Amino acid sequence: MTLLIKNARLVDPSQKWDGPASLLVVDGQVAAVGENLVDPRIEGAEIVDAGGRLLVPGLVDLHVHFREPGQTAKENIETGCRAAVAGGFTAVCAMANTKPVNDSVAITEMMLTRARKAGLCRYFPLGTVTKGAAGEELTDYGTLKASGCIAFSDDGLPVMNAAIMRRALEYTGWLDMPIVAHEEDTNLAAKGYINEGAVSAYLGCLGIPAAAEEAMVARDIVLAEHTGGHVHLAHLSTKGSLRLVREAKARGLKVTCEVTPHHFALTDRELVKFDSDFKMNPPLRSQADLDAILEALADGTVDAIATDHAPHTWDDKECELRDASFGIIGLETALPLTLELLVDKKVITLSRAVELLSGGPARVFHLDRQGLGSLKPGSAADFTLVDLEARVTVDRAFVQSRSFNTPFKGWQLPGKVVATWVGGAKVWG
Ligand SMILES: NC(=O)N[C@@H](CC(=O)O)C(=O)O
Ligand SMILES: [Zn+2]
Ligand SMILES: [Zn+2]
Repeated sequence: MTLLIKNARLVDPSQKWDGPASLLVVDGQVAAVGENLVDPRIEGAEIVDAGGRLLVPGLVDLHVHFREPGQTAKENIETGCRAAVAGGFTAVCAMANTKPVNDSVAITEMMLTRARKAGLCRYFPLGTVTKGAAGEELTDYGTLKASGCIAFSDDGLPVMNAAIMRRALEYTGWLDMPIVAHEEDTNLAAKGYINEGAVSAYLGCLGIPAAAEEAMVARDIVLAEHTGGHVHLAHLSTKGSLRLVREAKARGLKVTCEVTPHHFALTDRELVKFDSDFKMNPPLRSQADLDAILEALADGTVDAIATDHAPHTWDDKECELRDASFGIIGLETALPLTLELLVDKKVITLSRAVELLSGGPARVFHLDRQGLGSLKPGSAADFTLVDLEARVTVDRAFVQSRSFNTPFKGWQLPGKVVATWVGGAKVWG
């Protein structure tokens, strides 16, 4: 099968490319890239005219919750993968806090089978760090790796026992795999459900202090240093966390991190409406935290933008703020929010935005070794065509996810995903 995408504006940081290009795909791989491609294999190829629109390496999301098995009223693997490709993502890494959690080969294989059947994006499961995500006994990392897990996380919960985290980082370090840490000291966070600060005091809501995250970030940087393991810090939300990561990276430690679009888009001031679509973990923080996230996105401290796509049903959310589930969907709004709030506002360049959504995350979980996150010849033919002139409206029809728990309802944003290809096959558009 041969496909030629011609007349595109290719932005591929891995080739330092931002300009006109054509892309030739043969048998699911990028065969050639060039401005004026001359190649005998173009003869007889299917031709797609990109009309000058933006072509980028397929987006890679390190952090989604697809709820299968166990909570498929919120999302299942197929609806989650459809939301992914609609949002321009060609690869997703699925958290293990399903019901039951993914701590076994059987569940990993079941997930991979479902994802293969959906036939939409690439799907990479994480296994838990501890059995049952109970924080006590390590899972069998080697066996889970062999069955297809690409990283380990108890996400949703922290690993509170430092001795367990130490062993986990030692063993996964030997396997060259990352531990993804949800950093929240549960004693400090206690029963908090929004950011601790002026807003929580004003509203009379119990707060989660920044220190609940930062104390654990500091601990795990220390443990990564002493074990040689790789800790990937999920959904960082505070100024202090990013300062700790910046220092750790300057010292050459194996520490990587991600931030979410909602943490660079919104602050805890939104909570004055008591709308549970603004409730997530970690919580929306202060303006100073948001500013620090923007700085860290620009200066290279952040490795990836990840969605933490966390679908919940209407029932899970339609109750008192205190009782509502934590989390929001994010796959379809991530790219438009990045374009609007980071690129159009000149916090970062378009090329850096693509890096944060594709090549950066691919490297964190070593998916670059499978040819993801780049459109260099020899890479996987995973790419996304985006109309930067068109705007989208975040309404129910726009969202493919089974859930609609988003704080961005009604927002109009730039960047319509026109089409998405995975392995040279069109899966969206
Ligand atoms: N982020 C959230 O608010 N919720 C996530 C869990 C998590 O990512 O910690 C979920 O599974 O719903
Ligand atoms: Zn988490
Ligand atoms: Zn999560």
